[in-house]
Amino acid sequence: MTTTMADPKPASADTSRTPALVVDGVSHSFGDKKVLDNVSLTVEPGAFVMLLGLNGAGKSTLFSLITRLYDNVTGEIEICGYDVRRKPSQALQRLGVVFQSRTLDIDLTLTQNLKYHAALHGFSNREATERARLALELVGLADRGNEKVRALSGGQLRRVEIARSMMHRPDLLLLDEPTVGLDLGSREGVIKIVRDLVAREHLGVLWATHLMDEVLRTDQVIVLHKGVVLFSGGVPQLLSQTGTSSVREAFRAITGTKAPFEEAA
Ligand SMILES: Nc1ncnc2c1ncn2[C@@H]1O[C@H](COP(=O)(O)OP(=O)(O)OP(=O)(O)O)[C@@H](O)[C@H]1O
Repeated sequence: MTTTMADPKPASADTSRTPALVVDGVSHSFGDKKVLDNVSLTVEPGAFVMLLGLNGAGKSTLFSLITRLYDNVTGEIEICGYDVRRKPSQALQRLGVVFQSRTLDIDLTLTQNLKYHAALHGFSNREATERARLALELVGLADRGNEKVRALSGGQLRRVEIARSMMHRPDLLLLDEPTVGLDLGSREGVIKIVRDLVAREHLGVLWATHLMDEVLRTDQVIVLHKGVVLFSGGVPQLLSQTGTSSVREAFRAITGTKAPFEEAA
């Protein structure tokens, strides 16, 4: 499959060199509870970055700040060089998101769900139809467009959500625990689709998870623990720095946690 979305991206900074995402010195509190403390990270174009953290580490809060669900009052967040606070529409135009909770309308078809989303982005009906077709092709569901979403498996639902997040050709994709609750085969299918997109579309991806076995040796890793970034770098560096032989052991060493991690559902 050699699908490339038909329409050019909106005029932007030189996205081949500008980082897809820069988070710089971001903190966030709920009341007097600080849940993110001076968080900094970068996602380069074409990089698959694993944001590793246990439940409650602050991953979803960070995503809420990047997507502008919450206002970041401390620090800077830039998407493709656009500050999300000062240039929100330019920044968010380049962002695709797959949220932790399921957000498709199960009584609509796959295509209807995607076209509804495209309409929100201001695409004409004709353009929305074409983008929906291409997006479903990207995730291997080109022949299922006329089926109702309720007929899909959990893994297929996630793939439709990924297709939807790709419809406007973002440069940065955020996925918040996208494989939680999926069986092992579905998990592998979903992560492979996103890895293929990274390679083919040169997307920057920030993939939040607490499932350590999703990390490949070539990934960039950020360990977020209790709102603090404890490590940022490549897997070989993570292993050598901790003197361990697996990401799971390294995570335990860095965070001082002993609890076993959830594996495939
Ligand atoms: N709206 C809120 N009000 C108060 N506290 C919150 C709110 N949202 C999150 N928190 C707290 O902030 C901390 C970080 O939560 P967050 O959901 O960002 O973590 P997470 O790493 O995404 O974990 P999970 O996958 O379980 O959601 C937790 O202690 C959580 O209880």
